[in-house]
Amino acid sequence: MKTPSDVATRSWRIARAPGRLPLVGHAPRLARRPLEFLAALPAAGDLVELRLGTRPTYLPCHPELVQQVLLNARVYDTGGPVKDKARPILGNGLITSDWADHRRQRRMVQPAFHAARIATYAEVMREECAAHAESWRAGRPVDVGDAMQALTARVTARALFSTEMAPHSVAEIQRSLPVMVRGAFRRAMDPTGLLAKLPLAANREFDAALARLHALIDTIVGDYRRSGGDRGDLLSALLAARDEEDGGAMTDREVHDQVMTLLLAGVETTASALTWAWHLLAANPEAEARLHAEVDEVLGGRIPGHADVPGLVQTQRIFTETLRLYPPAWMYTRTTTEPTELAGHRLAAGSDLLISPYVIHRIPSLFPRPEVFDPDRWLPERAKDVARGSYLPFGAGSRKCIGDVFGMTEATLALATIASRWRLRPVPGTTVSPRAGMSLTTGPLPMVPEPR
Ligand code: HEM
Repeated sequence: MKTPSDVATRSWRIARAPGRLPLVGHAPRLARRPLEFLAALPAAGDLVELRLGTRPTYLPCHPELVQQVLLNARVYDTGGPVKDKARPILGNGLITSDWADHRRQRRMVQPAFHAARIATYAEVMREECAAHAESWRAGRPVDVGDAMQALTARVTARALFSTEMAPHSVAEIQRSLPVMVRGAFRRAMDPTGLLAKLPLAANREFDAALARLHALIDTIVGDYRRSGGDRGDLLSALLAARDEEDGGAMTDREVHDQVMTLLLAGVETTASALTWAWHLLAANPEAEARLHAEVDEVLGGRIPGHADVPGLVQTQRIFTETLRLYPPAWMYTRTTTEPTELAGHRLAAGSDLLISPYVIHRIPSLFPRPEVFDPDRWLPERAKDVARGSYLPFGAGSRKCIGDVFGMTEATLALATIASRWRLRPVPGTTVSPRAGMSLTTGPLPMVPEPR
């Protein structure tokens, strides 16, 4: 990656977003058409100020400024209204914990994602991808979004819990997690906080799904504590973790919150990106043909496993480019813990920042012809020209996605396994436009599997 050389000397462009309304500020525009609204702002400035209600909120539109925010987690901590609403749902896990606690938590959770353990989880991925590819019937349409969501829910649940309860827990997670994710997003986006209190069917469903997930996790954590031992899964690694500073283990509550966090963070993100990948491949026959050529050559009809991942370079470039165009975590937030300066502009303590990979990934000076799906951008000789801090699907700094390798491995195996056997054709008349929810999704995407 290239380091911008003009940083020290550059004079930053500070701008105010157009179209601010009294009292509500830009909140209605952000709620109505978030992607269009935000993606237009880099043309206005390197740091753009908006108001959500009366709160000053900033969108850094230059990779160097994004780096300054993400690499200084003490000053630019998680927080703000979105995280406040997530805490009652997720408890105090990696996503919601503040800076000081996050450091300890991250040290404790990291071993669960070491390379040797990913190799074990990859065995689950391999089985589930193969079973999925097996379950489709030629000519019978599948909703690709639902299929990818089911796949990643099963993979994550089985990687977490390799217990005898696996079939029951996998089914419960498949049932309850989407309801929980939808409800959590609705709440996060409601500036009044009133929506959650209304006697609506959606709220009752959300409360019930959340209660079922909490009960399931409690039961499994209890079982593991009683039986002890390392089953090679994520939960065993969380229970075995010891803090290198004080030797302490996580409490049941802490383990519970991490499990809930991993479910929320790991399932829909990977599923949304995989769904986009199938859509993009169908629309780009050349990239699809190269994918088919690679899987035929590298696998020769075998079902891929962990050892095949490094050789599936074209498959990985396709997924990397998909994450550029449609990053599932299209926006995340930070809040300043003290007064600070960004781009020479004074930010008060308690200022909110929006970090949007979607916005940064579509700036033409960073990615020429940004709308074009071009996996070759990621050929080594071209990737070196991508400016540092401009490719952010997994974030950066101490809060960078802990599941990045897990997600990349899972997606590579899913694409390769399914593409070895099937070509997915769009159902005529289907139109796709990005939906910015908890993840960036395609909406309903029926496609027809054709045998290859
Ligand atoms: C393509 C798939 C994925 C994408 C695009 C993605 C994206 C992200 C991003 C952008 C962040 C940072 C958010 C921030 O800075 O506020 C993040 C954090 C996180 N992700 Fe992922 N993620 C993916 C897959 C996964 C998977 C598979 C897991 C777990 C199995 C996971 C678990 C987490 C956790 C626990 C965090 C919080 C990390 C921390 O704060 O220390 N993610 N993810």
